[in-house]
Amino acid sequence: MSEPHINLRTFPDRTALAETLAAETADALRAAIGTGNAATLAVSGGSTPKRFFRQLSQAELDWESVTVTLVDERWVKDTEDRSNAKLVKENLIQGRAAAAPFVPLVTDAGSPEGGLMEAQKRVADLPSPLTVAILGMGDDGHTASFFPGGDRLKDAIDMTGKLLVVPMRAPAAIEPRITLTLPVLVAATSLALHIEGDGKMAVLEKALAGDDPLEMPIRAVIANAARPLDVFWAP
Ligand SMILES: O=C1O[C@H](COP(=O)(O)O)[C@@H](O)[C@H](O)[C@H]1O
Repeated sequence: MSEPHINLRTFPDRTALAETLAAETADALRAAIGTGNAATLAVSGGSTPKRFFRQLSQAELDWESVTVTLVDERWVKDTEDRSNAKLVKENLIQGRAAAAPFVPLVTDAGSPEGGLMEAQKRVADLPSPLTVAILGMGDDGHTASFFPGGDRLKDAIDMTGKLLVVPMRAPAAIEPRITLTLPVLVAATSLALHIEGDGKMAVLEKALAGDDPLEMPIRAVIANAARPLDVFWAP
């Protein structure tokens, strides 16, 4: 990577970050709806986004016109604590946002490979491109479910690939996963990375210092984003 292809936005604390990210996400969704289009919001799971979700759920906008989905999911039931869908339903699709339709990536199939066709159809039926996609990042440099050592990582980050979703199994992933692919994510009208804490900043700095996306898959997003990737960070 010759130039750091990011736009780093730092905040004094996590509450300030959540307020700004929620306000800007709501503005982007409102703008899409204002042009007469339906809007699609793809969010991450994990431990970071809860505060942002709660803030965004209070936004005044036409939530019935906002389809919410996930950038990636663990192949577990949506009643399990590891489910990203559970996190979204309990923290984002609440209050004003309760009217938003939610499209899960997990199907009734027993595995992501078995559910692939159905998940692919669900994503193909979403208003496209995604209006807003918010990514997270793990300590190993994974984002979405683009895991180092993932069995389908090359497929997931193939910018010439035609798949919209890819199953993923990786040593660090715990469960089998399903993930939106890189072309779908970087096509989003608005794309941001939301990270918190000094540890995640160190991971980002390491990613910016190298260029192998198989080692740190966040590099694939940074390298292929249509514009410098907005990184929202607070200590
Ligand atoms: O497993 C996942 O991890 C990443 C990062 O999560 P965090 O707990 O470190 O915030 C997340 O972005 C992804 O959606 C999730 O499935």
